[in-house]
Amino acid sequence: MEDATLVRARDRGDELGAPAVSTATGALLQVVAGALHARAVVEIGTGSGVASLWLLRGMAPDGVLTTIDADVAHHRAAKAAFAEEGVEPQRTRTIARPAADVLPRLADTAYDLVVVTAEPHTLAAYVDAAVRLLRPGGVLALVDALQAGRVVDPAWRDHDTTAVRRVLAALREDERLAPAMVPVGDGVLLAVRRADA
Ligand SMILES: C[S@@+](CC[C@H](N)C(=O)[O-])C[C@H]1O[C@@H](n2cnc3c(N)ncnc32)[C@H](O)[C@@H]1O
Repeated sequence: MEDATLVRARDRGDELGAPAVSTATGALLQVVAGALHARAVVEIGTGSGVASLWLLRGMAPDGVLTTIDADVAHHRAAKAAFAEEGVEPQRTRTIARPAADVLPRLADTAYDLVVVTAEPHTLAAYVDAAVRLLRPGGVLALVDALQAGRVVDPAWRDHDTTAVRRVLAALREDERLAPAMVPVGDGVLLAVRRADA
């Protein structure tokens, strides 16, 4: 169940063509952020800020969310949601650039949680950079990782589905990570960065 602030943010996302994470996915992200007592989180794909709000609600009260989206109009919508929520300005850092440009400029091993909600065909370009940002024990979350079940159905061979399959296979092989697929929403791949990696 979402409150009025989340519902309004979701409506703005629909108007902008930036569909928000499902309510169940948002709740999962809040739990992960809370369990990590996250103080530094990166989100790729701000959209209208629905997942951002869930994350901020779970994070430590002084935690900072760095949220990246290539589209300035989406950032405007998210900022409206943050204002409505009463989020203190120092708790969010919004960056209006493509993720592949921004991630190399962020500090290595400095983040508790990296959440990716951008479109699947863009994933491969920055997943490796995203993993590099995680501290040992930090978590990577790939939202919509099952693509409505297409990823596990071999009949689907389109570009997006194949790209996501390749990314998931690479994450399974990555010795720095311990991954698990959570069947919430359209699938959320969670992967913890091993303490010895
Ligand atoms: C599905 S929407 C995100 C929904 C949002 N997380 C929410 O819950 O409200 C995907 C967003 O990713 C952004 N995006 C797509 N590719 C990107 C990229 N390569 N770098 C940065 N942002 C990107 C789009 O502009 C869009 O706003």
